[in-house]
Amino acid sequence: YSRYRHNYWAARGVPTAPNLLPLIGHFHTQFVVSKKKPRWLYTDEAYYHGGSWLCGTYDKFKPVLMIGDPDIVKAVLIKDFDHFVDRRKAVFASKRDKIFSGILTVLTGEQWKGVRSLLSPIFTSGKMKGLFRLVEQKADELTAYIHREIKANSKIKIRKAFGFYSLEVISSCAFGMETNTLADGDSIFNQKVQAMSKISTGRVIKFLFFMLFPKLFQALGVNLTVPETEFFKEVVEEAMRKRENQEHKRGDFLDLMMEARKDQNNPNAKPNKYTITDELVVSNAILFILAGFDTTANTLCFVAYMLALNPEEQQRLRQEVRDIIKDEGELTYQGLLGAKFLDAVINETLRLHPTAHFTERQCTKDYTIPGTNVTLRAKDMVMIPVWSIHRDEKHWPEPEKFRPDRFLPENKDQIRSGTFLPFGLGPRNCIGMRFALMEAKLALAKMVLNFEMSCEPGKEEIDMDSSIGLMRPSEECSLIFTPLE
Ligand code: HEM
Repeated sequence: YSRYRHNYWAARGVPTAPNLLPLIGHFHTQFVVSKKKPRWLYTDEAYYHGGSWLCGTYDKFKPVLMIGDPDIVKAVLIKDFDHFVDRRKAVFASKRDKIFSGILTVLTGEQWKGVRSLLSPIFTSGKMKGLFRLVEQKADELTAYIHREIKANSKIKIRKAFGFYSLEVISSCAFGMETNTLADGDSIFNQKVQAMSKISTGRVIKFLFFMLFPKLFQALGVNLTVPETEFFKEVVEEAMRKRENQEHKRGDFLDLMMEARKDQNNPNAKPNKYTITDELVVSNAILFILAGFDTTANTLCFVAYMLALNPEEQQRLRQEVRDIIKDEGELTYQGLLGAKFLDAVINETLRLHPTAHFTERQCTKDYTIPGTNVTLRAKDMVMIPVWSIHRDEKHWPEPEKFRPDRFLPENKDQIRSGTFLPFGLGPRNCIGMRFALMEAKLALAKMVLNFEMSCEPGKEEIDMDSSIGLMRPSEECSLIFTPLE
């Protein structure tokens, strides 16, 4: 039976990825915990096995088509998006998990479209400009935190430092919660977020069972989320109650969502089938923490590491930031946006270390892959191996080298579209991209202005965390921060 079900791709003329196991297919390759051969290397093997074009894999018996060709990637994510609106279906059955059934990442079809169009105006360039000073204040607190820490030891654990910063930024900007994590070195808020995003062995086992026996999980109403979720629910509800009649607006995400909720009662508002309810505001405020905290912190760690490994590029960046300040008197939103080398450094890091090393879509109506006679059925999955595409020599000469210049405006026309997707692509790409970039750029600008970052001798390779989930450096990863005059 297994052999019959795992013949789906071969019957369509698509090569089947190596490491296929009876019954579970390639499921195990996404749960590998190995420093020698992490998950993205299994994906990479499949990518090249399919000639970096198409390769068939199986999640247990579910067919998952890996797409490596940039034109097909663009067709799926952009041009023929209406066949691929959804991600993998997630059902939250228990009472505690219900809060997650309204989050943008898991919504499907028309409901996703409605909620996305309600939330998108929160992330416009104008709104980001309004949040600039709030984020800058946190970047200054990060600088002060590092100055304090290096008095005792110049070696800074970067995941901790950038994790504190990212948490402060997102909790302040998502719902106005001042956690004082950077000032106090820790906070109750930090502990709850850490608990919420911690990948303990128990949680991995639970998650594995959920993936293997989802129906049984639902029938038993087992919780997937941790009790700390309740804490955030209460925090957001309390903040909403307080703000209901408050005149002064902070301009954070909660304010913006509450404003959008009010606007929908305006008879002149653009009609939307979906209304912003209190539950929707609460669940998406929590989502912004989950989606924005670790991703941005990990990206900052990778950029800092790349700059430490490449001191000339670090100096070039420092000079660019100094020039902006010289011209404009201070760091401004426009100045930061116009910093071309800073942008290039972040992009080149995201190319080498995309924290989301793959992305997925579910086919919602039958679809023939352009230029082939391979037809996907509704419910088949499509997987885009971001990490492998980012390191394919065909698209990126000397792919292992850190060369920010690739992303400078004068060289950008050499980048083939569909080959750079750290935030995904198309209508369902990362909604928080603008915010994440502003946050990362501000922190980096302050770091290079205040410190020289260097590697400890003998630690010239990033020690990666091999647990499941996002791609990130290990918790022990440190850099030496030397204060500049
Ligand atoms: C460097 C930081 C970040 C990276 C690398 C990143 C990356 C991604 C990626 C790859 C996706 C999937 C896109 C796709 O499937 O095409 C995604 C989706 C998403 N991200 Fe981010 N992200 C970052 C920061 C943030 C922040 C700060 C927020 C919120 C404040 C956020 C909110 C979201 C949400 C809500 C989605 C789901 C969008 C939808 O389904 O419509 N992300 N992100």
